Amino acid sequence: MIELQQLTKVFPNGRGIFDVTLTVHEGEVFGFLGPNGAGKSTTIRHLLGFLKPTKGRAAIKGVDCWQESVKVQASIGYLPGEIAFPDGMTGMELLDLLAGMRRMNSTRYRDELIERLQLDVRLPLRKMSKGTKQKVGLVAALMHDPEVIILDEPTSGLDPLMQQTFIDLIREEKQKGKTIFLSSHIFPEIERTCDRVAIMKDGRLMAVNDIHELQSMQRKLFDVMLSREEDVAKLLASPLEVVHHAGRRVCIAVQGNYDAFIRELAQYQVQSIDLRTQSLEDIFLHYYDRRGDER
Ligand SMILES: Nc1ncnc2c1ncn2[C@@H]1O[C@H](COP(=O)(O)OP(=O)(O)OP(=O)(O)O)[C@@H](O)[C@H]1O
Repeated sequence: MIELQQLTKVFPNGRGIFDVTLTVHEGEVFGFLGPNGAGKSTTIRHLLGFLKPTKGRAAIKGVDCWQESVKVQASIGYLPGEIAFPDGMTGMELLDLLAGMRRMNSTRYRDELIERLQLDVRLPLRKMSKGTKQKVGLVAALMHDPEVIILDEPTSGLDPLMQQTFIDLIREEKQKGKTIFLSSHIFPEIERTCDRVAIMKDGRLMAVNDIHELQSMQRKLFDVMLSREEDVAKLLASPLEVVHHAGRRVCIAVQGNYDAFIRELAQYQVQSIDLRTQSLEDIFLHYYDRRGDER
């Protein structure tokens, strides 16, 4: 559905994106991750046909994003990273204008979105907070029911409650079979919405992973407090992976094999157990660092 082939943009300062190749399938929610300056927005701007690639190509549904940008733009929903709204209009006036330009027959879904995001569309755009403007942008990106939705940092400026509403909306769009490409640097939001994630660093694609694959790489860390001092040495000598220990507290990492962990612990007097789950962000960053070392 979305195809990037060796997409490269070199800005005069030598920065940009380099040889980005990836495919987003129909009905997939695809997360595009990376720190500031990694190249997320530059990649997205190519999808909209705003930038001409130095090399390679971007296509949506087989249509070249640069050569047929008008056709591409008409068929997708897009939320820019930084929204520059025209002055002197209310939110509703802007949404009406966009609905007219898109020749929308029904405003039912638009009105539902306004309601769910608790958006006061009567406010003049220039008086809106960043979060409120972001909501207007989200409504504009989704209201015409596009097949492909591209969102650049969609939850920036939204409060936690609205971030949850946003996650619900994305899940519903996925249910409807939409293809969604969203950039973010907020890992939990990606984890809760995406099927696959790509990570960018310094303009290059570092990895593309299935979210479940990442989750299966997740280790659980158990902080075990033993009752007896003399058990510590025995536990340290066991086949379990001890991450660190201090006094009677031993931290054990478990990846998948819980049986062995439970059987081993059954031999000790345990005072308490605390569980810490390694975040996906840690896994990714770990991966990232390793890859960084290799380069
Ligand atoms: N028009 C431009 N001219 C020169 N350099 C640019 C231009 N646009 C982006 N860059 C550079 O290209 C690199 C990628 O920037 P980009 O905005 O795509 O990153 P990003 O991952 O979206 O980060 P952010 O979240 O900060 O927007 C950065 O080094 C940036 O400084």
